[in-house]
Amino acid sequence: MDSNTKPPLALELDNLRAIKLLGKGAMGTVFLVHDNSLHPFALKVVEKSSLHHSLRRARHEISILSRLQNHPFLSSLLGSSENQEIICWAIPYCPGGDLNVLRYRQADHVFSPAVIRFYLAEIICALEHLHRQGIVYRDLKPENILVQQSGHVTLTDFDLSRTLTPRNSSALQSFSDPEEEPQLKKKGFNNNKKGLKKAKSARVSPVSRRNPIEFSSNERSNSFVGTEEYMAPEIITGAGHEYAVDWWALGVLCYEMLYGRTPFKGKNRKETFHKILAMQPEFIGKPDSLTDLIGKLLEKDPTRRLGYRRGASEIKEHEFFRGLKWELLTEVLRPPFLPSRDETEITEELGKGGIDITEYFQKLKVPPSPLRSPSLDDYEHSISLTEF
Ligand SMILES: Nc1ncnc2c1ncn2[C@@H]1O[C@H](COP(=O)(O)OP(=O)(O)OP(=O)(O)O)[C@@H](O)[C@H]1O
Repeated sequence: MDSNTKPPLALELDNLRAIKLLGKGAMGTVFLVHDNSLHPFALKVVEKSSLHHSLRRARHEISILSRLQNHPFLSSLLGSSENQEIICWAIPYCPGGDLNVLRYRQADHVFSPAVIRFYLAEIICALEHLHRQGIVYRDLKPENILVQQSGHVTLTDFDLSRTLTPRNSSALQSFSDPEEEPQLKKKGFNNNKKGLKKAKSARVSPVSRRNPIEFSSNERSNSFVGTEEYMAPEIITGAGHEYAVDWWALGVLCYEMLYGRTPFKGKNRKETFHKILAMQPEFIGKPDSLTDLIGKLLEKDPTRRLGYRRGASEIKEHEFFRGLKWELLTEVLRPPFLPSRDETEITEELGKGGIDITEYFQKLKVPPSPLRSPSLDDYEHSISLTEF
């Protein structure tokens, strides 16, 4: 452990009381927890009995997080714990919500090029660090980019990420994950022309992404594992995939931040996949350095995609980032949007006694009484979308 690494939090599950529910994903439930001696932190809790290999994915996420200490734009593991029913881990709390929520709060639901430049730069640094550690993220999308109290961003949700096996040729690498199923092949998307070892494709959500403002309190875009609109062509064809899938997703993200929609969205999954494989992104207005960058990231052949040869440095050198002082990004004191401090709310909620986490999951198992609405209502507070 280096001198900057904090010792892991000793999480005593029976004593933990959550202040409120922050959100629910396909795998876990995330609470805001305040341990008196510490700043508030986010606690992700997974029920061991839940479906979708959740326990395995949870352990995987914990192991990835434990390797990510001290990066300014990546979540890190503060501590973890488990009992017979649940496994949980603590990560820093990001009070600013995610980039999807933030985008929907902008006029026309888009960010200006200056804001895009700021967020992209931080995301590129985060991906660069992951790739240097041999980790492919594979789930880049606005919902997984959270805004810290400082206004800087954090990538979160690593259950889909994978560590690469050593490179043994110039060919794209494949992942070996018994959990992943070659579902797309069944659907006729196998296009393994290069004779590369077939990568098993990530399963994707059957639920499409929606306006987060329309969500009920704890609902979110339900990314089962990966979001189809963000999938790179080589994942769909099963042609073998590696770090370049993250650069493709960066192109999709950038397009969505600029135009308020993703570039290849179809009426259904089949049409979306067809567009990803066969159509070029449509740009509106005069071409500029931002559209040029997007076009180069959305190159269908991964070996010709920006970032394939020299990783993040190739992207950092692009014209769109000219003049940006990469080493000073963390010093920016006024990022585009700053969450307001919600300490009053935290103190008030703490005064009410908070949520007993073990009890929360026990109550969910009790069948609802015919006279009463489901017990979930006992606890679910609305997600507070911090005003900027
Ligand atoms: N550190 C955090 N600070 C604040 N909110 C958070 C934090 N981590 C997660 N959340 C919220 O909790 C919700 C669920 O988190 P997360 O996406 O990590 O769960 P998941 O089960 O892995 O989801 P997925 O469906 O993407 O696999 C998200 O909507 C996010 O807004």
